Amino acid sequence: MRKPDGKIVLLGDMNVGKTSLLQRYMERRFTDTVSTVGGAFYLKQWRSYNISIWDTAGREQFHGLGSMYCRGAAAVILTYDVNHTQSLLELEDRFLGLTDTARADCLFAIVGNKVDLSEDGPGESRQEGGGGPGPAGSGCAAPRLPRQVQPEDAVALYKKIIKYKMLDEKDVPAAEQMCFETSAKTGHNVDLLFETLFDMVVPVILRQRAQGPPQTVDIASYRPPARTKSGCCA
Ligand SMILES: Nc1nc2c(ncn2[C@@H]2O[C@H](COP(=O)(O)OP(=O)(O)OP(=O)(O)O)[C@@H](O)[C@H]2O)c(=O)[nH]1
Ligand SMILES: [Mg+2]
Repeated sequence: MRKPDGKIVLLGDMNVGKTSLLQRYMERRFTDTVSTVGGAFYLKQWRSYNISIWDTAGREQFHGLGSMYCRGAAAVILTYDVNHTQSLLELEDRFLGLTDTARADCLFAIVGNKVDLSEDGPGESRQEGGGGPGPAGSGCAAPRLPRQVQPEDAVALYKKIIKYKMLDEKDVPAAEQMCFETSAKTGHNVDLLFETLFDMVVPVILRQRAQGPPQTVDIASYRPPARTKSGCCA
């Protein structure tokens, strides 16, 4: 398998729909999911580049793994549920710190998922909807609810992230470009989210190449140094 050229990581609280978003994009369907254990990735070829997209577990017990998955990431997708305020707050309190291991020029997208459940959410279009067995194909629409998180709340978080990373607003993409509202169920904005990020990640890959090999250990090719007889004690 060719080594990925760049890495994108999905972070966010449990149940916000990270796995569903990735499945919707990669497998073009919405099916029942089980809560993720650890992490898993898909490889996407975009132009001539291989991009790995990592799905992580939102459950507290796997929290420690998050910063490992973010190591060297070119982009992080911070995901929340538009109908659940706490899931947005958790992004700042619990997940942002995990991105310290990402590249210094890492891009951040903020994604409010499950807009299909909001009263003001987009309708299910024929092109976006369906997608095989499971909840999306069942034909029963869940009752819509007043949304709890407004788009401005996501923009405010994006601005806080820029401050946290000590970046200048003029050096990073505008908040309006990086805040998305999606539905993994209907497919609303899912292609737009991933493909916008792929296009933005390509220049990061090119910069990375120009800077030389990454400062990380390639476990596949790593051989521990041979031990000498007296090598075990200092
Ligand atoms: N209505 C609706 N339900 C969704 C959407 N996305 C995900 N779900 C449902 O929300 C639940 C959780 O989705 P997952 O994709 O497993 O969530 P997750 O963020 O991967 O959760 P963890 O793996 O535990 O971190 C599942 O029952 C999904 O079917 C969406 O856009 N709309
Ligand atoms: Mg999951």
